[in-house]
Amino acid sequence: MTDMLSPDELHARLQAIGDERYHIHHPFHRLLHGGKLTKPQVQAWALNRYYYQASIPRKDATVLARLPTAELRREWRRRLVDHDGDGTAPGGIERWLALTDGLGLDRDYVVSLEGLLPGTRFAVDAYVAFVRDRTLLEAVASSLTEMFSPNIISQRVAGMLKNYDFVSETTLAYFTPRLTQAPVDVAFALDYVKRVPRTRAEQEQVLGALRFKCDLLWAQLDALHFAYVEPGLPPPGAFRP
Ligand SMILES: O=C(O)c1cc(C(=O)O)c2c(n1)C(=O)C(=O)c1cc(C(=O)O)[nH]c1-2
Repeated sequence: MTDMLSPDELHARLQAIGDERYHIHHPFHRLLHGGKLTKPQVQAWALNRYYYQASIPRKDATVLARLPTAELRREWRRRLVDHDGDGTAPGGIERWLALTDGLGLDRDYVVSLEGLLPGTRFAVDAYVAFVRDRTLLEAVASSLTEMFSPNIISQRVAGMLKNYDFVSETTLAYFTPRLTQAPVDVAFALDYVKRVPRTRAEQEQVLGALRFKCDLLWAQLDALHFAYVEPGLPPPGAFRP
């Protein structure tokens, strides 16, 4: 195989993958922040994305269990607290439910996952399976979409506040801490994927993991778009506005 990439070259390739494939380019994202969706369509987005939120700590617990040293586990367990809370301060899952509440969705219904799109379920479950079944390097690398999340979050929050009267800074409060938490996550993961690979093939695994992760975020918005925008065919059992 060809030569190893320098850390800067690897970083540039990761950035290029995000520039091309991150879900910031998905038509559904543009409709969402552009104010082009109805309230029921925004409800469908929040309901489905709840499953991503609820599964992130399952994913991180899976990675955590595979990390070989106390130092690495200490670093990774912060992610679990970010999403699950610590019993006193609410975590990301709880804050996401404040959004679904604010959109008028029944909490028990959201948490039951009954109305979930199959496409959401398959994409999210694929993330948890990926970090379980692939190398640890790939598992860590798959979190690197967070390099691009502050950008999409800023765009989404600003657009939604401007364009919808049914959301507020309070209901969108989930996103505020992510703007500072994501760069902390990324600093560690990026350093890890630059430091650990010993071969070009391993570096290619890192790039492949990021592509996979971009694809699973994309697939979630595809499922929403197909079911609730165009052609607008929610599968049997899925949330119906
Ligand atoms: O709002 C978004 O578009 C977005 C994207 C991503 C991402 O890129 O995976 C995450 C989040 N949000 C997020 O809130 C979050 O907690 C998160 C954790 C992770 C991860 O892979 O560990 N990604 C993301």
